[in-house]
Amino acid sequence: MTLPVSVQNASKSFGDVVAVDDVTLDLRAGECLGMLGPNGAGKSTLLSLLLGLRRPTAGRVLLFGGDPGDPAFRQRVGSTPQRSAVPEALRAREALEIVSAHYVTPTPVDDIIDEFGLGEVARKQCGSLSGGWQRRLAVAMAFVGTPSLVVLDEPTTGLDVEARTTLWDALRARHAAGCTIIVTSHHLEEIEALAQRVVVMDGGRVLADDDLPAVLARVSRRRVALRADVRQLESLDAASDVRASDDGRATVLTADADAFVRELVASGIPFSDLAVRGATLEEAFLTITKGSER
Ligand SMILES: Nc1ncnc2c1ncn2[C@@H]1O[C@H](COP(=O)(O)OP(=O)(O)OP(=O)(O)O)[C@@H](O)[C@H]1O
Repeated sequence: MTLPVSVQNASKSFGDVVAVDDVTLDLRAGECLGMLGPNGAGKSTLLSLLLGLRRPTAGRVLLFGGDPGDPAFRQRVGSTPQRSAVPEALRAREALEIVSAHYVTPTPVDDIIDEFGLGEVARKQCGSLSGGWQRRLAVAMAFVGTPSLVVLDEPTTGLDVEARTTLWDALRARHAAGCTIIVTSHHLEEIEALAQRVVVMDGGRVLADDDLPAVLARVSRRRVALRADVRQLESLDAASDVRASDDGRATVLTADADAFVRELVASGIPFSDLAVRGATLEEAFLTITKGSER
């Protein structure tokens, strides 16, 4: 069966900057792939290669077995750009209708409005909508053509919790109906909510490509701050990264804060002022990035 996406040793440079560096990646029909990585990791550039917006400097990218720039293949793909670009003077419904006219088998606009919870803004001009509503509309536009592959670059950036949940539900329903999805995000919880497979990128390269539980098992998801001797903390098995903070405390990244605290207490290392919080995405993926450097 033809793969929706096949990236074969693809690279893309902008002058001296290698934005995508020898990436190989196949996406099977019906997968939901989450793509994570810090700013500048190369995610958007890779997506632009898949969408035929840019050509690789080296290697090959195939969309449904053909050239991503070919309109016949692009009919089967929906995408939302990172920055919302909706026509300001049109009403939301009109904007959806215009997009719909470009496709051979569009989903009825009324269905899209229901699916993405756009009823209350359908008659409003796009330019008058808040950033969050514009974002929802832009994501809905990606689905108007009844695509078999959808590429979403940070779909819920700027959305409140309720809007994000509505959007996640809609994406999960499309995925359950057979749509293949690629989604990038800066939020680990977004990838957890949507994806079964996760690719972690940094420096243009793929550092991890595995199913969600396997990738989560490799990342340090909690950050523990405490006053203690940094060298002594480094000897603990549950501490994957230990640093001295500017405020005189030590910061420990760990996959399991409970296990770390148990080990710390059992070790007898003196400590005080301990606080635990979720790691940021960049912190969480330090573990994988450091592993690749080694
Ligand atoms: N048009 C361009 N011209 C020059 N350099 C570029 C261009 N587009 C991207 N880059 C560079 O390529 C690298 C990868 O950028 P890219 O936007 O693909 O990363 P990203 O992972 O999508 O980041 P973010 O999460 O911030 O969107 C960065 O160093 C960026 O500065």
